[in-house]
Amino acid sequence: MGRSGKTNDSKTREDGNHTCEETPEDGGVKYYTLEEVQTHNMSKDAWLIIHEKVYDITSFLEEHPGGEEVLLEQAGGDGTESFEDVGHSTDAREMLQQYCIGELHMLVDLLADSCRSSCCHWHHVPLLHARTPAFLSTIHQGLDYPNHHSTAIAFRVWRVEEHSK
Ligand code: HEM
Repeated sequence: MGRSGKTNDSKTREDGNHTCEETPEDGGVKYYTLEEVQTHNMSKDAWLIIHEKVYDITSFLEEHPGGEEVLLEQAGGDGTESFEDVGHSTDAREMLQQYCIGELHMLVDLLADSCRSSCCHWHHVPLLHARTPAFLSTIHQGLDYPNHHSTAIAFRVWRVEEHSK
């Protein structure tokens, strides 16, 4: 799985409009389970998930132009929908970065059913751990198949807890 190293080369990783500095000193991204994030749900310790990234917003609660209350309602959970519903500005999206502490731990099932019988070797690796959308896009780009085979490949992504129920 040598291709996975590619996203770790740079200090800042891009994922659509959202960036996340790699905070841990070993240079890797820190992954958190949903269960762990859920324990940070109070005003003195508030984490928030937005687009699979984890933010420690404790110090931001009082500064939030939309008020502390709305953030606390989402603390310990996934605020993606609420965040997007409000239609936050570019400035707000840039502010996110300074509070990013890592990413949500995901399980990824690589589905390659439609080319299983032909050339595709990826079905030998059905389950990958701790992969992120950024990583998915890396392996998707790295697939050496003709386009018609690439499009037959789908990814199924679960949060760890949902998958293990
Ligand atoms: C860390 C995450 C967040 C950041 C950095 C953030 C930042 C901001 C900023 C800078 C504004 C001013 C308007 C703008 O520039 O868009 C704003 C407004 C607002 N935010 Fe957030 N926000 C966050 C999360 C949320 C969440 C999860 C909710 C909803 C549950 C929310 C609800 C609102 C509302 C309702 C306003 C409008 C306030 C008004 O117009 O009076 N925000 N936010």
